[in-house]
Amino acid sequence: MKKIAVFTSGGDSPGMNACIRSVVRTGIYEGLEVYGINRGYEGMIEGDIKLMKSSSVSNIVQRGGTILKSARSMEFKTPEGRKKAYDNLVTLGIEGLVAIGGDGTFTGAKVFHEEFGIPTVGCPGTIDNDIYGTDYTIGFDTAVNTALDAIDKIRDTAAAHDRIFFVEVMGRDAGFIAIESGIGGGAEFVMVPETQTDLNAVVKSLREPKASSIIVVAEGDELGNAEVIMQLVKEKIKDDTKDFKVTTLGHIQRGGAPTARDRVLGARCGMGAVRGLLAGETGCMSGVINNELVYTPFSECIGQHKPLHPDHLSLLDILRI
Ligand SMILES: Nc1ncnc2c1ncn2[C@@H]1O[C@H](COP(=O)(O)OP(=O)(O)OP(=O)(O)O)[C@@H](O)[C@H]1O
Ligand SMILES: O=P(O)(O)OC[C@H]1O[C@](O)(CO)[C@@H](O)[C@@H]1O
Repeated sequence: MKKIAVFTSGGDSPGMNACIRSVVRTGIYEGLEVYGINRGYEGMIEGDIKLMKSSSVSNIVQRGGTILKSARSMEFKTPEGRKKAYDNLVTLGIEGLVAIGGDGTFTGAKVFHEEFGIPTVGCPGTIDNDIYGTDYTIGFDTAVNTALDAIDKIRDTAAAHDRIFFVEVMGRDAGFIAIESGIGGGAEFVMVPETQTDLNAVVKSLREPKASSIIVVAEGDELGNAEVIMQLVKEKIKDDTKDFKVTTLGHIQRGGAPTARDRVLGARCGMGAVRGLLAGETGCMSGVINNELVYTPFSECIGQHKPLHPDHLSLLDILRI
């Protein structure tokens, strides 16, 4: 193998740049030419691909976002789009791919790999932490700490004005950001898609003689977003003296300088992806479990739901007493 290419796809996440840097420099270290594909599968289809040098990835490790840009590509979901992408890779002589992204990215990579057989290894880049085959995803730690910082600040106003705040955090199908920022921020309640939300329990806790409360809601909660849940609680509680507020944290969770953990995880997974390709690994993701680099087939990464840790769920009940 002489030429490989790297791309980022799906939602950007802090630490993706550290991962790209590691892929490029590991590739060069191992004697490969490394190409960067702009805007994920979209750029692969359009042939927006350039040769990268070591200096191409200088001064990026501390930056959020992704220097290769990202996109959600509808055309790659069609066989015609994927054929165009394959033809562009063949023209450049690219023999291996590193795909940095989330479960959608790996679903696309799996289909592409099955159709054209080009060796592919993934790196888990998403803030949601919802990928099976790695303890943490690249960007999760930064996102949790950003959410936690916001919760701490919101608590100041909640306490000063005796208000009940519903804070919505990201997590399309997963409650990892909600549960860790909720435990860390001392939330009175945390609502996640993985468990059935008990509105009566929420109402009961708010009737207790507690002046202010923080309720963290994962955007993907089965009852709805924070605004919907706030209305449901308000209707049930029927107490005009309570002052309810909703804060949606949104994309601030995806931006900013990555934490040390995300930079190191990104670098490690990137190195693992290149070394994996050279060792014949393909159709799999390079992740870290119990502090060891491991390769997990894409089919398992996307086919299995990573559960919340039972200790974290227990803590939600214990710590709010
Ligand atoms: N079934 C599929 N077939 C082909 N390509 C796919 C498929 N599913 C997803 N993709 C490609 O992968 C891209 C990224 O997927 P998606 O938008 O779901 O983000 P993601 O990788 O899950 O990241 P995040 O978790 O941060 O949102 C899609 O825009 C699409 O181009
Ligand atoms: O930036 P977009 O495309 O609106 O995507 C938002 C989604 O991406 C994520 O940040 C990562 O999957 C989710 O938590 C969120 O629902």
